[in-house]
Order: sequence, then C-alpha cells, then structure tokens
Amino acid sequence: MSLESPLAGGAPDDLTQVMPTMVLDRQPSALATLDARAISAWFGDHQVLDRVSLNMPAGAVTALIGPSGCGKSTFLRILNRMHELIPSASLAGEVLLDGADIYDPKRRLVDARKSIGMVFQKPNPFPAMSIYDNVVSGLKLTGTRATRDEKDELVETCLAKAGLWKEVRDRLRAPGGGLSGGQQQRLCIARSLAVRPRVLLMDEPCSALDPTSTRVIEETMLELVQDITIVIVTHNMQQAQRVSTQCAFFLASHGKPGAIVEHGDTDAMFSDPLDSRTFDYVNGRFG
Ligand SMILES: Nc1ncnc2c1ncn2[C@@H]1O[C@H](COP(=O)(O)OP(=O)(O)OP(=O)(O)O)[C@@H](O)[C@H]1O
Repeated sequence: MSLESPLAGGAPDDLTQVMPTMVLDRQPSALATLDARAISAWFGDHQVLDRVSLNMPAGAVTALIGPSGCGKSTFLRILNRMHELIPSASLAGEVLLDGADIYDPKRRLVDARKSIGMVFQKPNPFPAMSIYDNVVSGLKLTGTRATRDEKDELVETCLAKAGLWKEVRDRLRAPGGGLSGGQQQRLCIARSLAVRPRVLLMDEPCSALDPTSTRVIEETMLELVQDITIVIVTHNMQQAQRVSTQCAFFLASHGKPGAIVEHGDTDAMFSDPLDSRTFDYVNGRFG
C-alpha cells in the first residue's frame, strides 16, 4: 500500500474481517493532548530523528517547521503509527494520547489510526467513488455500523466542518475525483473527520493548492481546532503564523539526525526566538 494511499490513514481492508463492529458514536469527544517523548527514528541504519520530545496540547494547532529533510514528516508519521508501514523503518520512544501509549502492544493499531487522522500533501480521495461514499468510507475501515439516516447526517456534518457542504450538497453522488484540488483536499479532511479523530495530522496540506483554497483550509483548521488537536507540517512561515498556537523548529545539522532546536509560542518564536538558527530560519536566511 502506498503511504499516501487513501487507506494509509485508516486500516487495512482485512482488519474489517476481524474487528468487532462498533456503533456510530454521536457524542462529542473530549479534547486530547498528544505527547511525544524521546522519539528517535531510523530508516535501516540511517538515524533521522534523535530523541525528539514535544507536547502537542489539546485544542491547539502545533506547527512543525524546518528545512527539507530534517525529519518533520517522519515525526508526523510516527504520531499515528504510519512510520512502521515502511519495511526498513524503526523507532524508539513513546507517543502518549492523553497519557496512553499508542505503541502499547495491547492497543490495536486501528484504534490509534482512528483517534489520530492524517491529511496528506497531495489530496487523495477515492477518485471514482462518490463524494458521499468518500466521506463515509472510514466507517467500513473502522468497522463502525451506521444507519442510512446517521450516514446522511454524518456526511452533512463532516462536509460542513470541512467547509465543503455548500459547494457539493447538490452533487453528493458525483465522483470525488471530479472536484478541484482544493475541494478534494477538503473532501479528504471531511473523510478524516467522519471517524471522529481526536487529533488531526496535516502534512503540508496546502502546498499543492492556490492561495484561495489555502485560505479556506486555514479557516477550516481554525474552526476544527475547537474540537480537535491539530499538528501541521508547513514550509510556509506565514501559514505557521496564521494558524498555529505553538511551533517547533526542527533541524538536522551537519549530517546529524533531526532534532528540535526550539519550540514554544508561535508569536514569540517569530518575534523573539531564543536560538539564532531559529531567527535565521523564520526570517528566510536559510532552508
Ligand atoms: N521511506 C524512506 N526511506 C529511507 N529514507 C527516508 C524515507 N523517508 C524519509 N527518509 C529520509 O529521512 C530523512 C527525513 O525525511 P523527512 O521526509 O521526514 O523530512 P522532512 O523534514 O519532512 O522533509 P521535507 O520538508 O522535504 O518533506 C531524510 O534524510 C529522508 O531522506
């Protein structure tokens, strides 16, 4: 399965065969904190992250910034157990979702993926599947049962939260692949929301989009963060300033594995960073 396939953020198909069926939970879930502790990562014997710790508070947008290749996407994939899909990949450390380790062998992989959704750089809806079916596709993957009325309500709610409902309400049976790039990305956000994640990871979600679509996604993020903890990787410093509450600056210096140089309140990181390398990066002097 490709890392960026629509299934990558959900569960392998065959998991639905063995999972107990769940009933659609309609209660709002409590805001969740994600805490990464001493995360190191390798591809084969190439270490790409060295003991990275970061608390991603409930109800906040955390932006991961830093030059290309410093391990931001790897770190993000570790946060919902996608790193382990790569055969050569290994890791050390802990990821705690409200205090519970998502890598605990007693916890099911599908639970981590359901609680911690992911949106990728390139929009990846199921292209031939209808807009409606794209949104509810995660229910089957997580073994969640829902009536037709519940699905109708879920589709409307998730598309509305993703800022797409008004544009597609009259063509829910049209294929997802027929939407514009920005609309497809919002459809992917709606699909992620349908399984009621507590955390949403976004890996450069706007880098393939025009400024108008980017602005719509940013507005959507600011709405979503009332209910969902968000972690975004972005190369766009203006975007980091517009959407995030806190920032973490990653750097892999002189062939060393990536690490966090500095993290904290976004405004402070941009106006008065503690480390001169952060100052240089946020002011476009390298990277
Ligand atoms: N599938 C893989 N196999 C081997 N090495 C990989 C793989 N994915 C990433 N790497 C290596 O891990 C390091 C970190 O890559 P990663 O994509 O996490 O960085 P990044 O900061 O997200 O970069 P970018 O901003 O360009 O997306 C790089 O040296 C990269 O070459």
